[in-house]
Amino acid sequence: MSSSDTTTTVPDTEHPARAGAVRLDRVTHRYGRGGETVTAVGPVDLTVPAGEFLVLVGASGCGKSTLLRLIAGFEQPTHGSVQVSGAAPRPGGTAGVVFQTPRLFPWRTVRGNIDLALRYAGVERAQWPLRRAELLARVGLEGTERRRVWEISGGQQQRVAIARALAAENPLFLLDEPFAALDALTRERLQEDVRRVTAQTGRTSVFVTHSADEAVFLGTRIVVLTKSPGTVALDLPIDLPRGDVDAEELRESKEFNELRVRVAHAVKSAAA
Ligand SMILES: Nc1ncnc2c1ncn2[C@@H]1O[C@H](COP(=O)(O)OP(=O)(O)OP(=O)(O)O)[C@@H](O)[C@H]1O
Repeated sequence: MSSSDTTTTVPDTEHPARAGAVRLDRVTHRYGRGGETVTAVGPVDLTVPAGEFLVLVGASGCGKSTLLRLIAGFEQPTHGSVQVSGAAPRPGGTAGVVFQTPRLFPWRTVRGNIDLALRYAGVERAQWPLRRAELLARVGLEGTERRRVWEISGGQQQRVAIARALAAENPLFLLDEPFAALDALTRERLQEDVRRVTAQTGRTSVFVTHSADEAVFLGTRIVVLTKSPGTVALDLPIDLPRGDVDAEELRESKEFNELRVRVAHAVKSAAA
């Protein structure tokens, strides 16, 4: 993030990241050619306004990762169109992406991994120390710059991956089950970090998970997909309090738990 980023939540319409709107028109994706094809997802129509935190939930194999890959520009739709900020997405250029495993360079330090991302993002070298410090502070990793990747925990590695994905100033943040491999407590802490960071930066986010609990905690909107090939089974706005909220209180609230049960039921019946 640049030093001009604020640490307060601002309305979407006033934030420079508003360019991150996503639009899927009748999108279908099929893998393979000839007789050996798999229709992975679709048809899906979806509009994600700038600043929204959309969570995609659904049974294993319903096409969640495929949808995310289409939005990132890693795959081209077989039918229909995908637009990010009004144009076709460019792989590596449109969105910061966080995967299930951190995919860091293991022989580099934390600092080396972040600096590489800043270099790819085209940030001038003179700005790296400040930008690096800002990024690491955002994910609670101050003081770890000189540590090697193998010397930090799995949760810390995923924090580095999040900081790296935020290094480029693109307005879209895509996360594909980023906490699935972490223990419950680390997972909750990282959910809190992501909730805070996205509120602070105003980026549009699309997050894939199997967990109704995670979806309700993070999303401003949840889309549940049917079983494969996934189509939209439920499109649910979430209006739980955001900003400076007590995470424990939120997780224990009646509203949170009603939504969690509702989403869990929807996922189950959409998979049937
Ligand atoms: N590269 C590929 N080549 C062929 N088929 C694929 C490929 N990637 C995914 N598929 C198939 O497409 C379908 C959707 O897969 P996808 O990974 O998008 O689902 P998912 O909902 O993310 O699953 P999970 O929750 O298990 O990660 C599945 O049937 C899968 O086997």
